[in-house]
Amino acid sequence: MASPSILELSQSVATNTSIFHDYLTAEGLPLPSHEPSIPPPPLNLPSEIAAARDAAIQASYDLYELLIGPYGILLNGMFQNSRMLALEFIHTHKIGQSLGQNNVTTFKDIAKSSNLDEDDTRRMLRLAMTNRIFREPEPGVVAHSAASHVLATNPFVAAWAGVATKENWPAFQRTTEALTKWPGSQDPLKTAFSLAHNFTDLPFVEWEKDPPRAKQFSNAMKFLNAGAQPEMILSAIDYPFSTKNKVTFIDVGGSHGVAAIALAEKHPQLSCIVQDFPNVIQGADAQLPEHLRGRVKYMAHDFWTEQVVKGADIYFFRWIFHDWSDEYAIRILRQTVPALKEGARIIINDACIPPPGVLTTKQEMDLRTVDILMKVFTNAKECEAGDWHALFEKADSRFRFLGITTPPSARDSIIQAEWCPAAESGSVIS
Ligand SMILES: C[S@@+](CC[C@H](N)C(=O)[O-])C[C@H]1O[C@@H](n2cnc3c(N)ncnc32)[C@H](O)[C@@H]1O
Repeated sequence: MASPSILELSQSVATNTSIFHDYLTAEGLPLPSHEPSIPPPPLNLPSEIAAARDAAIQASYDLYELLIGPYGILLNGMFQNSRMLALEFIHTHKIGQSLGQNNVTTFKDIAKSSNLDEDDTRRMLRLAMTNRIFREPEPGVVAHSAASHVLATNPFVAAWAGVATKENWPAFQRTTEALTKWPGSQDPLKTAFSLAHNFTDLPFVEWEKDPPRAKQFSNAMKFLNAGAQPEMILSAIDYPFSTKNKVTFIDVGGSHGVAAIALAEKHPQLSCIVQDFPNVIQGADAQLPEHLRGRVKYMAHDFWTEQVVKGADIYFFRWIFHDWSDEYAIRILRQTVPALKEGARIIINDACIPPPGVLTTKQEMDLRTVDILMKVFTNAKECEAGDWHALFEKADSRFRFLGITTPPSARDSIIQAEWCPAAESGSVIS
């Protein structure tokens, strides 16, 4: 099929943007803006409006790439890299953190308070401004944009910027070297991440020895969680909650228990235990809403060791398996097996990459970036449907694979299997 022409793409941008615009106007919501005082559109849009917005993003993205042409596409690599550099500079010097939404400062004052050269500061911030991070309302004066304001005031966004620029970015630069040195390795230590950070142990173990770094990662996860709309994904769990008086739910590697909390809010019969490293769960209890205390509990548990909570109804893993290569993901499942009662569920919340061309280029680029980030991190990957089937089959033939559900326009899927100890070999029903 021929690709759409630039005129068709521009019409798609116009049509779909109009749908999004008209919805916001009809609802009395502000139009998207770089002004820090104007709230961004809500995340929970009706599905047809979200689809129109996504179509406008995709068409404008495709149009842009046709307009800049092949040389522009190649050169873009360098220009996009410079955005990471500017973000790292701002994050390192905490620029803008004492600046209010309507206040202004100057390049001179920023440089002085951060012990930087004024000209260097001006040049770096003017680079960031081309990416809508800060703005210069008059020469020499610096004010917040919507993006710089959120970076300066939301500690979870700042933590994400720390992980992106200080943890991941240096590792990307060692990736070709790692892939050349250890082709196809499943070993989570033979990675670009260990090369870049001189790690001799797993990243999570290294961070556990360095509490501010562990905290930065768990806070970054909270930010990513906020954009991931966990309630929408979790609603795809096909489990007869309402027919049971009590359901025990173990959120393995659950961090602060975003998923457990969302599900406990929805299902009063749910009793949850969130397991993670001691440093990660420290203080999480105190942040629980009062009405969930007693129903959501935290427990230090290392998933490389045998699961200690026996006989639960559901063992849940959100964004866990994509951190590990097959060999290690199988080890996690096998450490769970001794705890499983007949009919127990393994429920995984992770991505399931469709074949090339099913998603829009922009959606596919986002997923494939995370896929490679997982390779860089621990030699792991984002799985395709067949990989999920195979994982359970290889881990233990007594798992019965129940299938994969992906809610419309969701980035993640729900992957489920059931424990059937009497089965000779697990059967696949979808
Ligand atoms: C990508 S995060 C996902 C966190 C959480 N499930 C969520 O959805 O936000 C991976 C989590 O696995 C935890 N983790 C890593 N290794 C672990 C281990 N050996 N035992 C328990 N938790 C571990 C990390 O501390 C981190 O919280």
